[in-house]
Amino acid sequence: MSDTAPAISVNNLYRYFGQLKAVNGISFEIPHGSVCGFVGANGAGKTTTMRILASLDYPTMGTAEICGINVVHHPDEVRKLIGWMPDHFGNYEHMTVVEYLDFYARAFGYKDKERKTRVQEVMEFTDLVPLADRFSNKLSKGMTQRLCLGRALLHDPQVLIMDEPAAGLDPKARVELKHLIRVLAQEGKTIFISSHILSELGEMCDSLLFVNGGRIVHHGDSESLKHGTDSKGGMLYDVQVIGDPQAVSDWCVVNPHVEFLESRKAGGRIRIESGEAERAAEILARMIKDGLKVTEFHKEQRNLEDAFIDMLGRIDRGEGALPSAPKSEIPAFTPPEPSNN
Ligand SMILES: Nc1ncnc2c1ncn2[C@@H]1O[C@H](COP(=O)(O)OP(=O)(O)OP(=O)(O)O)[C@@H](O)[C@H]1O
Repeated sequence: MSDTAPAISVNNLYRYFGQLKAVNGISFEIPHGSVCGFVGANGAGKTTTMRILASLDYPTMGTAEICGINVVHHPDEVRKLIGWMPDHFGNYEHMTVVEYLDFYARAFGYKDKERKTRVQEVMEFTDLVPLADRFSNKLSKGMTQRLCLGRALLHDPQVLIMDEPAAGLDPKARVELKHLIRVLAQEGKTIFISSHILSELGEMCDSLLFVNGGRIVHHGDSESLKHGTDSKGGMLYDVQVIGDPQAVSDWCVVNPHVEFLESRKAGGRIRIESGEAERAAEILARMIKDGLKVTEFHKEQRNLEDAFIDMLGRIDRGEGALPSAPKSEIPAFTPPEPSNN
């Protein structure tokens, strides 16, 4: 394991199922101790990527590493470092919550008192103590997800990979899950989490990774996405004034570095040609100097759903920046011999 390597590192990763390009040449890194949201439409390639990271599937080409360890060459080492929370998981009949966790703690190699302590700690963290004697296949969706998280945490992994953990949860259960994820992040774990609920991901993630058609279309923090620049680097602002709103558009017509886009109730939506704060400050200062009674001047706020849809639209129109085109021929990948470590 390398101390300097990122917690997760994916380099030019491909996974084809016959002709279907489920993962089509993606690269990204996630630093230690950060929470990264993995976002994309159904079929975008999220689960496939996560399964490769969890050493459950082989890439067609490219590399994936956890803390510098190659997931294909050293799956056993990787499994010690990761906690994997799949979108669906198998359960057993006639096994209580405590028996279920005890079973997995044995599989992780915990013995005797240490095993009991570990199971108890995990049950306390995931609030499963009151459910200890309930049958594990008779739990609600929210309880089941907590059990699945508990199972993933038994060996105290550094990196958590969570595939749609909030799917099907009611608002209360989602809040509880979000709280647990926050605590785990504060403990310094690296968390890679996929979800369709963008607004929630935005709140808890340090960065967001958008995938579409097996390719990365954005990797950045959610704030920059909400205030995203347009395809030419311009920034959109909402301006409101006292008096005639037409004054904003008249002013924009005769001033450089700014363009009037559309009227709004007390002013309008403008585009400043650069995203730099100095430029915006200079425009605002000139507006005031020229006598506009500005009451509001702020970057346009978009919600993450709108930003994502907007980004996909730009890519469809050929305006978005995408990584280089996929290779037309992908060499066949031969899985390695199982490692002994
Ligand atoms: N084992 C498989 N065999 C054939 N095709 C597969 C296999 N696994 C996934 N696919 C296909 O690969 C594509 C990507 O699937 P994947 O499950 O990774 O998407 P996803 O982004 O996780 O979608 P969702 O949000 O619906 O879970 C889909 O078209 C899917 O049908």
